Amino acid sequence: MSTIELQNLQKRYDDVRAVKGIDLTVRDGEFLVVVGPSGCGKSTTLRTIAGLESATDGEILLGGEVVTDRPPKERSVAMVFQNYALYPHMSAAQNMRFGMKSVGDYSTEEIERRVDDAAETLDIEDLLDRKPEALSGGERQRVAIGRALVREPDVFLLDEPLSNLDAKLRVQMRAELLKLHRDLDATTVYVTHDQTEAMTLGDRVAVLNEGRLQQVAAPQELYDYPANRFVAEFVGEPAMNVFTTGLRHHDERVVVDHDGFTVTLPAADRIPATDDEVAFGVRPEDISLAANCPSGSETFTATVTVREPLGELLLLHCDVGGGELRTKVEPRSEIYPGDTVELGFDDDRLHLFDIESGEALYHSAPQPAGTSVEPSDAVPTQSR
Ligand SMILES: Nc1ncnc2c1ncn2[C@@H]1O[C@H](COP(=O)(O)OP(=O)(O)OP(=O)(O)O)[C@@H](O)[C@H]1O
Repeated sequence: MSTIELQNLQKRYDDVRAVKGIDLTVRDGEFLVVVGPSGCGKSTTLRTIAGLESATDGEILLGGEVVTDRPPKERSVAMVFQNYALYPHMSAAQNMRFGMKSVGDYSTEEIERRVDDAAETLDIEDLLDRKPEALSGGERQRVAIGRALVREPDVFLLDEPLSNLDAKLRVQMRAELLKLHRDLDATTVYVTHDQTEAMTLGDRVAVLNEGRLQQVAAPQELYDYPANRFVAEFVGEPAMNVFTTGLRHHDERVVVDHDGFTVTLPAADRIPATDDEVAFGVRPEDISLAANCPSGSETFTATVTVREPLGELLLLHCDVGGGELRTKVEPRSEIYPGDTVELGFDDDRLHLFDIESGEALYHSAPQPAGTSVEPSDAVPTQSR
């Protein structure tokens, strides 16, 4: 069993509160991605799990055992760093062997067996005699992963391991990391600031902001049912459109009222009583040209300001009632800046957030049972 449990984990550097109380359980064999903007505390959290930083408060449990005060070599974890941290004067094989020597006494045969196994798994057998300077970025990354693999740890911790690779290699290495995880089945925590990487790699994704956990959920759930406005705008490319709008209650109906559009929300009975002002959110792909909307839909007019052909789709930036709206349309649409377009929202994919706290108030798609955030995994609203 190699679960990781963080209980009210806190880390302070002098007057900087880098991690402000994280409660999180990573399940045995799970690939959990921690994602968030620069400086939100991702690396600090990871380094604290590894024992490279001491926790200011809270507990860390590995496999059910409290390890908070144990040194790194007494925790069965291996870490892969963003800059690979390979020793330049050592060959790839020596670097990998060194990974084992630092954690205990192993026979030469055992060390060689593990280095050979890891080299085969990572397809770097031919590179073992080379020094890091004679390896490409991708090859160095494999050696760094190999150095972690040879330790056969219960837990892998990876800190932005792909960020120094070019875009194409990143996509390739992403797939390889997934295969590796499938083969090893080791509990893995992977830190990145790249939300695409988070969505493609994670069994679950933990979104961190300003040292606090915002939501932990499977990638699609995070995308469809963001717990708050921060998650809604952080996950998804381009970001969700969010407008400050009025909310009018008419008999049984609830209507979002903006200078540029009005929209009647479905399932009005699920909308909590709230202030008259809310943040209304809709993703770019959930806005269509009126011609493609079901007949009878509410539509509105917008003026195109920027046209971005992205190959598989055309991204339009539009002005609507003084606000900016982004929408994805058919790639070959003959629509240009200055044109006016008639648009409509997909009723099933609308979101409301509290204007003050940012907390999600309503998603027009009903949330399937059993998919909500585990209470122990996220910060309670009132303490955020
Ligand atoms: N050794 C340190 N001494 C003082 N402050 C630190 C130290 N390490 C990190 N911090 C601060 O703690 C906060 C969290 O840093 P951390 O490196 O964990 O963020 P991050 O989310 O990993 O960011 P990035 O994506 O830029 O690497 C930041 O404000 C950072 O400046």
